[in-house]
Amino acid sequence: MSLTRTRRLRQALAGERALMAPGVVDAMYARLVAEAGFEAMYMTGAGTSATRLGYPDVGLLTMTEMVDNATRIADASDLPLIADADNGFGGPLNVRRAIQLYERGGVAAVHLEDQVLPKRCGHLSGKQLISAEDMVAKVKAAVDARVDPDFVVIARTDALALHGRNAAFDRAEMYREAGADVIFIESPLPDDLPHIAPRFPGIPLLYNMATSGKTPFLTRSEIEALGFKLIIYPNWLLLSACEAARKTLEVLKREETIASVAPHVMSFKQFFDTARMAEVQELEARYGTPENSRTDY
Ligand SMILES: C[C@](O)(C(=O)O)[C@H](CC(=O)O)C(=O)O
Repeated sequence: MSLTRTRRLRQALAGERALMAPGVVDAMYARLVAEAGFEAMYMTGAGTSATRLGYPDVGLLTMTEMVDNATRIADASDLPLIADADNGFGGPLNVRRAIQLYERGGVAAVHLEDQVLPKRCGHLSGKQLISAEDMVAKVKAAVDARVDPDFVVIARTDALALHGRNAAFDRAEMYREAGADVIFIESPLPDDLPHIAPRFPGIPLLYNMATSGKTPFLTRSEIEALGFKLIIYPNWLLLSACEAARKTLEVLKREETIASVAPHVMSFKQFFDTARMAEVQELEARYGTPENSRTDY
């Protein structure tokens, strides 16, 4: 029997190399990441907010909307999914329920942050924090709520940008003591990076390769050398797709035909291949769908 997703994630976090988790916002991106041969993926809250609501990451999505999105993504591949759980959507009891639902939804790990409600993207200004003690209670609630002991609880602190390195590190240490499995120091600048791993021996660290440009665009090997074990790439796929869509729209508006775009987009066949047409065809054959009404392309 193959290992559970949570076990595979645990093993990867204990391995030599840093695990790369491209950010996704829906099931189709999950298919693409799996096809591309990655070993994990990440559900970005910022990207989920943009695609589900058309609004930035300012805490507008509810817990059930986030869980619903994560569940669809988890269903679309067998890869461990690390999901954004924002600030846990309330107090420790809200965290407890959120963890239960994320875990039942097939998610392998979540990150929780110490921001007030409503939160905002960690790379924006205007963030505010809850007390370290209140966050410790949430981390404990998360750890207690999981059923599978391999489910990974990632504690994120947003203190660095607001109160500096010492405050961020002190908070992270408290969250580690509260039982967090992975530490996520949000929004480090280049000068901060060499100080993080020496301060947190023995616990995997997350590197957020965000698109803001504040945290440098290092290679996997460079990030490993700094002591990080998990790299998330939150919005890169979505931004690639949005840019491509914008260009397509410009051409369509100008040329009033799609002809010159057509050769440059994913083919109709590839699109359905990625969406697992083969699986649909197999199922149709197995359940005796008459030949002339089976799906084909
Ligand atoms: C990691 C993050 O929470 C996300 O929602 O993906 C964001 C990423 C981003 O907005 O680029 C963050 O707050 O860093």
